Amino acid sequence: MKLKFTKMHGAGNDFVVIDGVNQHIDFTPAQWKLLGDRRFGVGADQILLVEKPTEAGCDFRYRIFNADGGEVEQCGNGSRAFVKFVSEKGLTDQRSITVQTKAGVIAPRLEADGSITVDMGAPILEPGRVPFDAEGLQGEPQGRDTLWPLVLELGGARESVLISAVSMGNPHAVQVVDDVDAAPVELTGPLIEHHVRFPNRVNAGFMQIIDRQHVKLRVFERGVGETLACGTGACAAAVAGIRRGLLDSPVRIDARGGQLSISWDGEGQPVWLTGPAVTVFEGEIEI
Ligand SMILES: N[C@@H](CCC[C@H](N)C(=O)O)C(=O)O
Repeated sequence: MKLKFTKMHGAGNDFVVIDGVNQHIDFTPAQWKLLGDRRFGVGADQILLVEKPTEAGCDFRYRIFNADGGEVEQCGNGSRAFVKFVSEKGLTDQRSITVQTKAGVIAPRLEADGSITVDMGAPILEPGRVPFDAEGLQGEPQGRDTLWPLVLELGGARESVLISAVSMGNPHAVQVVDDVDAAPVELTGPLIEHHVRFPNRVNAGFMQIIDRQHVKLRVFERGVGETLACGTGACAAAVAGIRRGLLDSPVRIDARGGQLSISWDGEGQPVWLTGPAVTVFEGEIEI
């Protein structure tokens, strides 16, 4: 079939976005992977599918596929691209929409200045629900209840890193580093992603604290590798920092591809994500 798509990005986290309301889409993991392939396909960190909702009270259903072809629960930067897409394509005239995801309902809103704010829902902080293998943890949680030692095998040597396990519907392991530009993201990112403690794998965040309301962040994303920005990673980092008493809301997050802003009023409260969404081009591919 000839598939129409839109290429978009949010702070450099890039997406192929597909209208599944007006086209019938039922791809295999290999086809999703091909769309994400930068050499043989279109190329993207995630492929986003817009569908009619199956849940009452929602305007749309939002499905997310990583570049490796696997379907995942949530994508924060993608949710901003999503609301811009449905507005530009005339699929809705509402500026605020409710969106069904694998991880629950989120509520993105298109602001008058073109920026987009998303209610990403409340973070999940209990390790057993992250998903995180709480049974197999080595040692006790240190400090606040989300901080855990994680032992990595590095070329025969063992290194312990302290991570905060935070779920934004999808799993994140966030660590604080002194210098994010020098952090071994490419080396330890894959080890953390595939660590035995994370049965569903995990997104690995590396956060440098600049001051109490400003951090620099890099994320090695599950199913992708390092991306230029990760929206749920930014939410998880801000939540982890606030919980550890290192940060105050709102937090400015500098990612390599752009700036995001996160607000969170504490346990049980939703996390608010604000940032850009950009349409790059329209295309068509035989698939
Ligand atoms: N880039 C995303 C996160 C996409 C999903 C993630 N790689 C996962 O596997 O959970 C974002 O902006 O949140």
